[in-house]
Amino acid sequence: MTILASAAPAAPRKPAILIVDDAPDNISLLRAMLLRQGYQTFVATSGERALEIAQRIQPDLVLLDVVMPGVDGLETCRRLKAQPATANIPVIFMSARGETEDIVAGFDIGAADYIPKPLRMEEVCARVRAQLRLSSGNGADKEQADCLRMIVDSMDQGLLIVERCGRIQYANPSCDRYLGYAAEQLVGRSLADLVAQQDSYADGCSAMEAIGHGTREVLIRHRDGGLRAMDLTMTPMHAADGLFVALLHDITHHKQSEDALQRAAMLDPLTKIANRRHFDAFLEKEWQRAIRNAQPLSLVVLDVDHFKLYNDTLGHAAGDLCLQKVAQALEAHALRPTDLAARFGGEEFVLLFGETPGPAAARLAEAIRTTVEALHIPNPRSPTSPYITVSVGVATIVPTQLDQIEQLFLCADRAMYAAKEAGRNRVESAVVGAAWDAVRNAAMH
Ligand SMILES: Nc1nc2c(ncn2[C@@H]2O[C@H](COP(=O)(O)OP(=O)(O)OP(=O)(O)O)[C@@H](O)[C@H]2O)c(=O)[nH]1
Repeated sequence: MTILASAAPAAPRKPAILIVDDAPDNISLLRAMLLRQGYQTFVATSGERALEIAQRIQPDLVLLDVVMPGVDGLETCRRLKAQPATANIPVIFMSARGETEDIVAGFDIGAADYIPKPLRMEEVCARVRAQLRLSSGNGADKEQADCLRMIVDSMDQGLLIVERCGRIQYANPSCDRYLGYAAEQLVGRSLADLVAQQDSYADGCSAMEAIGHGTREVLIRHRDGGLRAMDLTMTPMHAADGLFVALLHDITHHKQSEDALQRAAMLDPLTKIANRRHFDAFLEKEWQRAIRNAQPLSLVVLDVDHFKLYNDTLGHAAGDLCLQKVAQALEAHALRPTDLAARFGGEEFVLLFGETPGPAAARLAEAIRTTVEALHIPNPRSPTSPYITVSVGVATIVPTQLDQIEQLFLCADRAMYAAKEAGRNRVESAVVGAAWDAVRNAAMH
């Protein structure tokens, strides 16, 4: 099969014609005439011989006398058509028997044409030319179809031909990898059954409408029970009304790296706990939820004591390690889905405890403080303790629509600074209502 045209096309091969007749005179006449027309010729004077030659050289056309001793023309034609190697070679019968039933019988066993005897050479020439034109056209169509089939079969993407109602008519071999079913097992199934999370589709037709035209990201239900993220592209086939070409492209790996990137964007690179951006988004959600449910929300602000001294004494790398250990101690206390520990910047950390009243949050803050102290990270020049310690501020609010998140932050910060002022390595708490009033009054006076 020729897929790419070569730079210098070879000269076209002369069509080969096998002449079969038990009368040598007929053969000579036909042969001379066909040679003059530029054809290659082969001859046989019996059906048996014709079958042998046809098998061997596979001519482009057979001119076949009907009435011959031994295997006659009809039987010769039948046998040619029964062999895959010769079945597609066009056969033109030549016969003096011009009865309708003879002609019909000839066509019934696969003849391409029928020329009455005595032969008129110009007519023979015209019929031979017409047959060769026809069969070369068929060959080109078949070659094109084979070529297309080869492309579709070797495609990496899954390709399906689907009816408007979702019924699969054809699936290429790659679909096996994408869906877990061999191509023939997919034929007759509904594409909608293979697309997950489409519960609203009562039947295949509505699913197809929902999938629509163009490219959509879908979850495909693999035969192994797993779900795979894929791009599904549906294109109507212009040449066939009501049919669509569906292309499947696996994007699981792409999704996984996208998810990994998204996760990385939420983490602080040094401590690997949540970063400020993620914390802000989380707090916003919990804030709204606390308003809806009239539940208390507690914010803990934590600052490492005398950390500058630590850095100056032991170096920045040791400082980094220390921050990582403190971060782990914090994260170990953020256990519920409504809790989140984050690095807010520098040596300052925050924790949010959703649905947690002040006293419970203060107990958690105290547990964190003692955990950090118990890490026994030496801070040799600290006037507070020979080890790393933290000062912690806790603020709690039952927020309403009238409150603002900044209030909670201000109060927690103030509580933390109060802890610093009171000697460090301690927890101070505030309930936002009262503490906020104090903040506002101080600002007004
Ligand atoms: N190693 C390290 N140090 C940091 C990092 N971020 C901030 N720092 C240091 O943390 C120190 C914070 O110092 P200060 O804000 O003066 O506070 P402090 O020394 O902890 O004193 P108090 O908070 O009053 O107890 C600074 O020296 C910063 O350079 C970091 O990512 N790694």
